[in-house]
Amino acid sequence: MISCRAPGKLFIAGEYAVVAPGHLAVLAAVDRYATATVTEAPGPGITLRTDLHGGLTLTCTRIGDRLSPATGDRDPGAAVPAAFSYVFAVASVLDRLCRERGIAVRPYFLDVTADLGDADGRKYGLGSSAAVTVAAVAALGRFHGLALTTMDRYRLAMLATIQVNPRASGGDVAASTWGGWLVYGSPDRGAVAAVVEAGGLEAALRAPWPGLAVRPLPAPDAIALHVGWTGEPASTPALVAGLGAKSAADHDRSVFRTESDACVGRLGAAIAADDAVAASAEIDRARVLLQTLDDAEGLGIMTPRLRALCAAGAAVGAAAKPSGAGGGDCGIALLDRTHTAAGTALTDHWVAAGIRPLPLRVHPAEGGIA
Ligand SMILES: Nc1ncnc2c1ncn2[C@@H]1O[C@H](COP(=O)(O)OP(=O)(O)OP(=O)(O)O)[C@@H](O)[C@H]1O
Ligand SMILES: C[C@@](O)(CCOP(=O)(O)O)CC(=O)O
Repeated sequence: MISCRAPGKLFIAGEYAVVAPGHLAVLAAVDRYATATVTEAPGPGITLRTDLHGGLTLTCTRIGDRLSPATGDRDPGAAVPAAFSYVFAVASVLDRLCRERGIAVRPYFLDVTADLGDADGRKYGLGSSAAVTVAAVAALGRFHGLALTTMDRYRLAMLATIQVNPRASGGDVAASTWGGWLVYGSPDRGAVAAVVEAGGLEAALRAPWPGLAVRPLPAPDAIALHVGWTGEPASTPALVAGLGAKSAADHDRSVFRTESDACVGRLGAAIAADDAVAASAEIDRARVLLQTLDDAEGLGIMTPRLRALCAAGAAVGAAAKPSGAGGGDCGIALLDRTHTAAGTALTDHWVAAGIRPLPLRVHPAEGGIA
């Protein structure tokens, strides 16, 4: 039996800009996890199991050289249920890599669980899809004896992710893979998909990925990171789909991206220097940039709850912003770690505003996989 876990993530800054290849975000991994467990199966085939919706199973079959869900003997090739979209994509990608390497795929059960939402299964926005994907790649990679490097695991998880959501920046995949704090530049997903199409997965593991940058940051001591949940689950693909849907006559998206990259660059430097004051100033700038984008494009990033989360931060001297796509999910606030009274006041303000403080810590950089 092989079991691997991968942490969830928080976007710290750079959301939306990082969707464009080569643009940047800062992320941190958090100590809530997805776990993938592989066991050799006695019978033929591949069986996927998830704890979502009280527990679901999907058996898979091969049609030609493609993996396909088999919902029943008479219905091979059915659509992949949403609960399995990421895990199935991982199984398909690793199936193909084994084929390319001439490795016979032994039958297996792959069980996936995650503690990245609340007890009722509502998402917090802590990147359950990426954590599940990264954990499943690690577990299946070990099961098949593929000797994957950390970068290989990121790339395979990213290739599985873009099968499900081609616009995903993969910042969450990087945070789940490397752990800790990092600056991330997104790869050109179209170029990467073209390399796979032309030369297969092995070629995509070796080729340069234009735009991809992963720069781990030292964990800051002076900065306290607070996380609040709005209680409103949000759909990232739906929010990102709004980007560019409206005419950008009075708003230049390339200016937004340039300013966001500059903010992320300064934030990365402030975190590396353990400078809570400078880091907080960049969080305030990142919030204003997101607000300007939201006003121009009408995405719905800033909900009333997220506004309240940010206002509570301002009231106690903390720099606060939505984390991720917004529209709900969670927000963050940065404080000087020595300002413990402000931290307590922030928690009180959040609770009064209907925001649930989440007691999260940053999962340290250690390759991200335990
Ligand atoms: N426990 C799990 N087992 C299998 N798949 C899971 C599990 N948890 C999440 N997933 C996959 O991730 C999908 C949810 O992805 P979604 O992007 O909505 O959430 P998220 O990654 O937690 O949110 P965000 O991107 O806002 O951080 C599910 O539909 C499923 O495909
Ligand atoms: C809006 C975006 O930049 C961040 C989405 O973050 P989240 O998945 O909502 O936490 C999208 C992306 O990076 O793929």
